[in-house]
Amino acid sequence: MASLVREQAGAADLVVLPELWTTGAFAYEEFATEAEPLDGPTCEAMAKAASDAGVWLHAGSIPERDPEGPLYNTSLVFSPSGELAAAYRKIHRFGFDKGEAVLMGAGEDLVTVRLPDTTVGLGTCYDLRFPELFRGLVDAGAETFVLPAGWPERRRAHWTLLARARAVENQAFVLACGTAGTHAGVPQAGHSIVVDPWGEVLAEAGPGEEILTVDFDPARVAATREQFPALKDRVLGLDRPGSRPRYRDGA
Ligand SMILES: O=C(O)CCC(=O)C(=O)O
Repeated sequence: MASLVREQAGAADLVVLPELWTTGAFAYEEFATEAEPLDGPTCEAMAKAASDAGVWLHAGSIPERDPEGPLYNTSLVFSPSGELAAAYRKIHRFGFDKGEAVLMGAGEDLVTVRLPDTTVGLGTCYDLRFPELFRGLVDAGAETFVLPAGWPERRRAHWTLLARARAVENQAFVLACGTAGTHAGVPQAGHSIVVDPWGEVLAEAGPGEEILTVDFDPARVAATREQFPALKDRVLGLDRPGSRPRYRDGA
């Protein structure tokens, strides 16, 4: 993975990797054996790859070992000088009564990170189904969402639909990077996708392994929000305690 990142030197400003690529999102038995702290060998290698390539690197997620707590599914962002600029512990754990939902702890913090031209809000895979997370990230200043995933092929229609929905409703870019191949018997969707703040798909990968390259202008977020200021018409914003909904029965 580090050599793939290095190949982007001079070609990309930001490189994005998928979810749990050191194990596969469905290789449950490997979470504990492969988990590492945030100063472990994978983070070290990714920090070095980012600085060697001189790129911002969203290094996807890894199983994180917190010496004082449970495992977490943690997404990592490194600056071009190799600093860990952000770590986001996945809030919505997938699996219902098995897998990640029982093997990992839930993150509690919404995380944004300022890149030179855009503020990035972080989400991971299953998070894509929870619009309130992305609204919260918008309230924290996010203009671009970066979301690594290990999304199963059988629900690929949801992947595309939800990526576009999160882009349209928040007038933000969505950069969603999915794993390809088959992990622990679960065929993966691939189809990494980049959606613009109007909901149009700027680029989409195929089902297999691929490097998807896209040029986008982060200034389009402000322009879209100004030209079609729907976000200003929010009424039930959780950021405005006085405007919480009142629930009542019937007429
Ligand atoms: O929501 C889905 O359909 C897939 C989620 C998932 O695979 C994950 O979060 O690892």
